[in-house]
Amino acid sequence: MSTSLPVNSSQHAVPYIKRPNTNFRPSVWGDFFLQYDSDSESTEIINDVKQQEQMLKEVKNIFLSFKNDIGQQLNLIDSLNRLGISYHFESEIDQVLEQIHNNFTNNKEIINKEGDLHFLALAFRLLRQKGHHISPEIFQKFKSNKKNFDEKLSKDVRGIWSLYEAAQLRIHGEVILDEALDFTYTHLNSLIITNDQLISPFLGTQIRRCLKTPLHKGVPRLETRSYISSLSKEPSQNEVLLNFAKVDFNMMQKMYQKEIGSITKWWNKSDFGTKVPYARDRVVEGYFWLLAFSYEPRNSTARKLGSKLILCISLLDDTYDAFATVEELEIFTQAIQRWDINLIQSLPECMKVVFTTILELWDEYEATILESGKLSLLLDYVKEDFYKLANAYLIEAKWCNEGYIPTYDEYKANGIKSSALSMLLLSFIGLGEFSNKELLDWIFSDPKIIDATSTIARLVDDMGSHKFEQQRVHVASSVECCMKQYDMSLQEAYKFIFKDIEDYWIVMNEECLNLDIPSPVLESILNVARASEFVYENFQDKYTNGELMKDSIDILILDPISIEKCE
Ligand SMILES: CC(C)=CCC/C(C)=C/COP(=O)(O)OP(=O)(O)O
Repeated sequence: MSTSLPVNSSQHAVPYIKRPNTNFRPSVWGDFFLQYDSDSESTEIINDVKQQEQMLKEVKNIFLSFKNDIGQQLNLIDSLNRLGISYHFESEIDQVLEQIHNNFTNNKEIINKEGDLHFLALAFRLLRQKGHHISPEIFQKFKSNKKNFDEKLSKDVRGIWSLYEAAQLRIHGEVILDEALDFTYTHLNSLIITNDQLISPFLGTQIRRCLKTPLHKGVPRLETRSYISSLSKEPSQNEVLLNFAKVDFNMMQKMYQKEIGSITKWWNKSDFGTKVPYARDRVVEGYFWLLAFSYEPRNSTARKLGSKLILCISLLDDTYDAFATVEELEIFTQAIQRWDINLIQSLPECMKVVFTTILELWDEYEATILESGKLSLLLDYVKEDFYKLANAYLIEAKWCNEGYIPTYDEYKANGIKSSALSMLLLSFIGLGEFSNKELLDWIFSDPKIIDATSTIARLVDDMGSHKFEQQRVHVASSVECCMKQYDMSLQEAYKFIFKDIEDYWIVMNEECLNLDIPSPVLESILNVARASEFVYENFQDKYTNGELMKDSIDILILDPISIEKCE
């Protein structure tokens, strides 16, 4: 950005600053969701709740009727998870998995006698997901001559599908699961390529999907929508479960519509389009991130405030990346550190608007915390996180200004902070039901698992937005840093970074097993990486280019699932 003295005739010398042209497209959604902004519950929703309560009882009865059959219990839990209704049965599921884990530890016979591949792989995955220790050596018996997985297993399609999904939860050093992943990927892929008779249309859809995005790495709501649709086409499904899942999904859509309605109203009131014209208008795309963190009704307040926070972060990001000079940013960053808007009197009006928006949002956090009885410590941490974020953005702006390309590791260390995800998680979890001082202190201490999920977000973001961002002046991303440090071509750098991302997934798996943190909290942390993988898949940026996310918003939030007939 260049600064020069004015050529105009005004009395005071106003520096003329040539600012970059951001060229972001307008919002795909505009005011569309405003129609859903309302505080009242419609009679339609009240009737839905009544219908849902009746169905809930019926599903609980299914649970009870499966009490003596571990296989049936495991399949039921898997279905509840995939159908997106397991949050209604948390204590029942925890109890059953606890019992199954005890059974596995005390009675090794189950593994040797009863365990076919699907049964063991499913048990392994569901137990690990809940943090239970279970050794992958249970899969030894599926190897011929103790070396390679038995080729005959390739006929057991359901079994290798389950093993493929289970192996996604592997940790470092679990060689048998690395082998399982290679083996199952190769066989599932060839079944799809050859359109093998062994697979039903339903199984074919599931396998195609998981080869692209394994269940462990998928955004839960997107997985659920897809699973309900393909199960609806199957003749032999459990009608009670499926109908309950459909009613529940449709009810939640109405809640999400209202949530976006209220966020759109807040965004419009501030008139950012006029006052901060260089910034992205991405209300719905921002909301998507929070919906990915957690789709459950109990997190509605955290989702709404988190969405406003993400939109503030987006305004801030565009101010640092695409508007202000380094000199202006130094002043702005200091003002954020001191939390004092009076320090930016000399800066352009739009920067004052951004600062005011942050201060007002912080006030809204304060009011919510007072009302809900949550810890006010969250307010101090959010304030400090804003400074950490602004400082990370400033470092990037300086690198960009100096044309400096840091090492890959130096870049990643700063990129964890500039991803802003630790702050978003802090806000989200801090407003959630598990919030307490210990948990907030832990999140604020940069734990390994949050660093890993933030790094995945940073790396996939860089690959997704790399081409677009390099069209304007932009800090070197992890891609350029990697190319420079290791003297690599673009393709080699992509390969290197993909491998690095895979390694961070394994770190997250390890941490999930080591940490004593409530599993919904760990799920939200994993969901950050899942959302990032989705938003930036195929080297695209669906946040900035909202039209790429439109179909997903339609199926998640707008189009109800038909209850009556096959989809
Ligand atoms: C998930 C979050 C925090 C979303 C908020 C909006 C945002 C900053 C998106 C990333 O944009 P970008 O790709 O331009 O970011 P960067 O400039 O950091 O690469």
